Amino acid sequence: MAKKRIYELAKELNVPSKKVLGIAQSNGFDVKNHMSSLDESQEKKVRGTLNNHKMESKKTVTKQSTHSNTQHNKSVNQPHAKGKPTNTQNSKPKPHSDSQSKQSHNSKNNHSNRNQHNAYHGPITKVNHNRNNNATGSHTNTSNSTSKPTNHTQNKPASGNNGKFGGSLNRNNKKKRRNRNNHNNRFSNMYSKNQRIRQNHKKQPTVRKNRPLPETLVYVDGMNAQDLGKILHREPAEIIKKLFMLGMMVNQNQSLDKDTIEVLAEDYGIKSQEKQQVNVSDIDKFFEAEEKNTAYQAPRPPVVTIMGHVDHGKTTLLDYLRHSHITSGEAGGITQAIGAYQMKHDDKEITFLDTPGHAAFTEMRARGANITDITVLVVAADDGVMPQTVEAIDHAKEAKTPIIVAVNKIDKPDANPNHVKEQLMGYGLVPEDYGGDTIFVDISAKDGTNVDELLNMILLQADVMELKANPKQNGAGSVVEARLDRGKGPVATLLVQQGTLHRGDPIVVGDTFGRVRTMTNELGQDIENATPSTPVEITGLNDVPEAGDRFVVFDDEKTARAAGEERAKEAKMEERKQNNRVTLDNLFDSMKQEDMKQVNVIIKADVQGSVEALADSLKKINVEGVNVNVIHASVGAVNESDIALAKASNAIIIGFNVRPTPQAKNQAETDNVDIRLYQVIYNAIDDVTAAMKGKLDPTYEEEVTGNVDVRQIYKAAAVGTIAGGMVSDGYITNDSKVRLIRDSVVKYDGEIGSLKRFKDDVKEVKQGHECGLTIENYNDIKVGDVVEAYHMKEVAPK
Ligand SMILES: Nc1nc2c(ncn2[C@@H]2O[C@H](COP(=O)(O)OP(=O)(O)OP(=O)(O)O)[C@@H](O)[C@H]2O)c(=O)[nH]1
Repeated sequence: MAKKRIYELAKELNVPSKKVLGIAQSNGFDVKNHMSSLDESQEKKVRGTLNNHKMESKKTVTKQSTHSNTQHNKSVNQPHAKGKPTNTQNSKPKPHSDSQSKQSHNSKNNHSNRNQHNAYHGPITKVNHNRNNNATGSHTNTSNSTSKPTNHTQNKPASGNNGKFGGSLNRNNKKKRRNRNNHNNRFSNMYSKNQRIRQNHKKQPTVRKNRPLPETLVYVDGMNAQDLGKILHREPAEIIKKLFMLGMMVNQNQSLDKDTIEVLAEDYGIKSQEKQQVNVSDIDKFFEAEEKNTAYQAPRPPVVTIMGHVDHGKTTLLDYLRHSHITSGEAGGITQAIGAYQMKHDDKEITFLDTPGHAAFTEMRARGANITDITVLVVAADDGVMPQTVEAIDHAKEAKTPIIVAVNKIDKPDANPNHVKEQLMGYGLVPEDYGGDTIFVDISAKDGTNVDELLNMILLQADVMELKANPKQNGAGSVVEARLDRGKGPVATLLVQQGTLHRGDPIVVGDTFGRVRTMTNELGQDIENATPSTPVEITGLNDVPEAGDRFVVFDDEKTARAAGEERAKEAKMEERKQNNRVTLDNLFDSMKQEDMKQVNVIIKADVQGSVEALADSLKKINVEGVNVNVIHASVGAVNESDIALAKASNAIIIGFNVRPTPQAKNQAETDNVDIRLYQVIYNAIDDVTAAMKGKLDPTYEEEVTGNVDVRQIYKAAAVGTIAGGMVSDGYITNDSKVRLIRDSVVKYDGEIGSLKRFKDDVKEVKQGHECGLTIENYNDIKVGDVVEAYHMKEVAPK
């Protein structure tokens, strides 16, 4: 029989996935989340345990049903009695929660998710019963972890942690706080944890003895007898005794090594398996898991980015849309610029990203956030295709997003939309009426002419793409922009891409974490839930994330914090590590290691002729089956956008008769992007070819080692001018290259002739010591000059 996923079994058994997960974990199976699989025997075991649960809870339910139902219905009306969204589709409301489901039907759509969480009240009720019934199996311990915060636990006595991240409180304090935080999920969460701790405590002695051993002991190296006792359902004393009989004297808190644990398992007659620790910080994995969870798919609005050349009308178009098509139809339009907004057309929503430029678009992509579904390319009909138009096309193509062309400013007398079409055909954007498949719409962003038609086309394209996501799972998505607000702290605009984000959710965003404290839309309205493709602005993070960072909702704040902190640590380590971007210096090794088939190159040159000549020649290079892929080639200086594209595509930039802008230079240094500048085309081709063959000559960098202040001059007929001076910093050697500097101006650049201390030739003179020196073939040295010593150092390939 095939393996079954946790959520599939849960669905089949009509219980929450978390319950099944809890039981599986308490049995020692190596399962991580609802996507994990169970084999046949594991499934059988889970089913068995679940049946036992049912039998037991039935007994208790009959005893106490009246009491619990009253409590339960009360909790439903608590505004913050919400649980996590994970797999709510799998959890059906229990029979007793009739009032809940009614309420859920009656409430507005955007509350439906919250009401679904009430489905968890089933297991929670059971928890309460179990508390009063110590005979219940200890696995309720884990299954209770499914019980999400609910306020109906408020009337229960408290003990244990004080909420957010642990620590203890005395009973009175807790009571006070409980009253204050009536609606505080966090508190309720802690509360159910307390319950678990207490239950565990009470139940242990009776339960463990009666429970069978797991089939396999799934352990972590370094566990102690107590930990193993929990997994094996045996008293630690029994384990200690067993180990003693095996010749090992240990106490119950002592860490045991792998061998000891395996011997112990063998002695119990069961298998053993070391548990692979889940790296909670790898949020990409969580993101992918949420992305791949296709258990339930609902259509989602398209996410659109508008790109184009400066002044071609991007802002005018966005402004027009903002004022004419805002979602709520409220007067006043968008009140806050949050970097993204949703609008409605024909009762369908479209999300627009307010990206500040191509570089930002690609920068986000470089960070792993491919959030744009459709690119609208704005081209002014009176200006035609311009450099940034081409840049936008290349960026969109690299991101593999379909392009819709909006030919703008058709109201202008000199508008020539047909010319734009013809020009764009040269870039592979062929209009439908010319036999291609690119949608072109002639618009006037200023007057609003044909803007509705453009929106129709966007929706049409979205229909073709069948954009879908699962709103019934933990929220996951990307950061559109983020900033630090003086009053609110870190504020981030998030685009939900999967699941539903709720106010109160514990969340990891990039390398930071927190809890969604407030959530507002582009109209500044507070919202409770955000479904896929919805942009929202949130507060509650402990630091400011970066645009393009991913976010994932975790089931509990503790794990979110752990993941966030781990990621922050990893990010720092990463920063320190050499960036492994492809450069001409490491090209050969990269080709070998990464099994590269193509070397990505961006070409910038002073004139179109050079661009083409260089591109053609580079494309012809073929070294051992690897060739050059020119991803962007245009006229002009190397700009930030080129760096972003190079970073995103791991490309090398080749500049011919052009320089990088200062910003681009800085950015390239930060991002470790290799820019090579040439004045002769053949040199560029030779270098790339040599690099691909691993035969690029090493490059050298100058390193200044020290300075000598000249204080006296001696003239000697045989050797010329001798400068006497003091090494003011660093050192000078008898094979240094030297520069003579007078009034900050380099007078001469050459080599040292001789270096002496007193009368003796020396190899090196250090800072604070006097020396005498001559400069080869140069005698014009004066008192007050500075001799700068340097040497050429071979630069390690990047
Ligand atoms: N006649 C006419 N003018 C337009 C139209 N769209 C934009 N403009 C004008 O063109 C100029 C530039 O428009 P913007 O919307 O600022 O262009 P942009 O692409 O956002 O420019 P940047 O933000 O600088 O990249 C403004 O003066 C607009 O009023 C149009 O459809 N018709």
